[in-house]
Amino acid sequence: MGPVIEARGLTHEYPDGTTALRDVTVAIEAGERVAVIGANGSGKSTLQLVLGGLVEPTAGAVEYFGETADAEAVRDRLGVLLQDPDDYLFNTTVREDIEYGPAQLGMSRRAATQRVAHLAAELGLESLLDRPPFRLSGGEKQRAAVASVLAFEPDVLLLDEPFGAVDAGYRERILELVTDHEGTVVLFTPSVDVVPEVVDRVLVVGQDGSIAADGPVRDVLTDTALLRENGLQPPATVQLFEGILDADDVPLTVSDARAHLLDETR
Ligand SMILES: Nc1ncnc2c1ncn2[C@@H]1O[C@H](COP(=O)(O)OP(=O)(O)OP(=O)(O)O)[C@@H](O)[C@H]1O
Repeated sequence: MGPVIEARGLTHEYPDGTTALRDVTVAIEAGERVAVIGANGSGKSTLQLVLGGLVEPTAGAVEYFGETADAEAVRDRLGVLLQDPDDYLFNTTVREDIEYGPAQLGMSRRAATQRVAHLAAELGLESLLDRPPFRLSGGEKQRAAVASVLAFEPDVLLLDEPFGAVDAGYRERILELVTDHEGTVVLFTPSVDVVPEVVDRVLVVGQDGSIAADGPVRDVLTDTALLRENGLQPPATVQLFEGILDADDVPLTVSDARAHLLDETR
């Protein structure tokens, strides 16, 4: 199996002259879990829009599934969650929003109903299904938007900051749903907190819109100088153990840090 998304030499300049992406070449392989991290304004959302086929780059090209450069031809295989949940919620009720994708894909009524019920239960949306989406709180809207993207089980998820507005409990649920997704996941986020829990590989977008690093999650997240040069904070556990443990042993998550400390005190 080749890459599900292969981008070559992507440069994007907005009409006002802002260069948001600079010569980005990247291949995302089938089944990979990748995080794209970078400071505010580095170009993550622009990269997501270009990889998702929603914005035409000023230079360079994207190929999908080794088959086509036309994102519309594979629209039903790409689950693109944009930063603003309002972009997904346009039907009369939350239920219709979540059913929209499955209905478009011709999923049977029964399967679609089951899928909506499962996601609503996981994301605490059951009592909100008959509400108009504009009458939801920020976190509720985000949960509904995540449900509507997961509902049609796309091969590739391109998720821009899906945890932003949700509380810690729902962040865990979304993390589990993303982890359970059978396919490729690309997560765009300005915060490295949840990254080691969901991905194997990390791309760093530098402040000039170029790719500043691309490597295994441990290599990138323990390179504190690289992260800081690119306007990012290392994970809290890496900061805590910086200079105390070797990069190979630094815990990347709180649960690993706790296990390490328990070991030490035993
Ligand atoms: N429509 C637009 N017109 C002009 N410039 C834009 C537009 N959208 C984004 N930009 C600029 O392009 C650059 C990259 O923006 P982008 O939204 O891709 O960054 P980001 O990494 O997603 O940021 P954040 O973490 O704040 O979401 C920034 O300098 C931004 O100001």
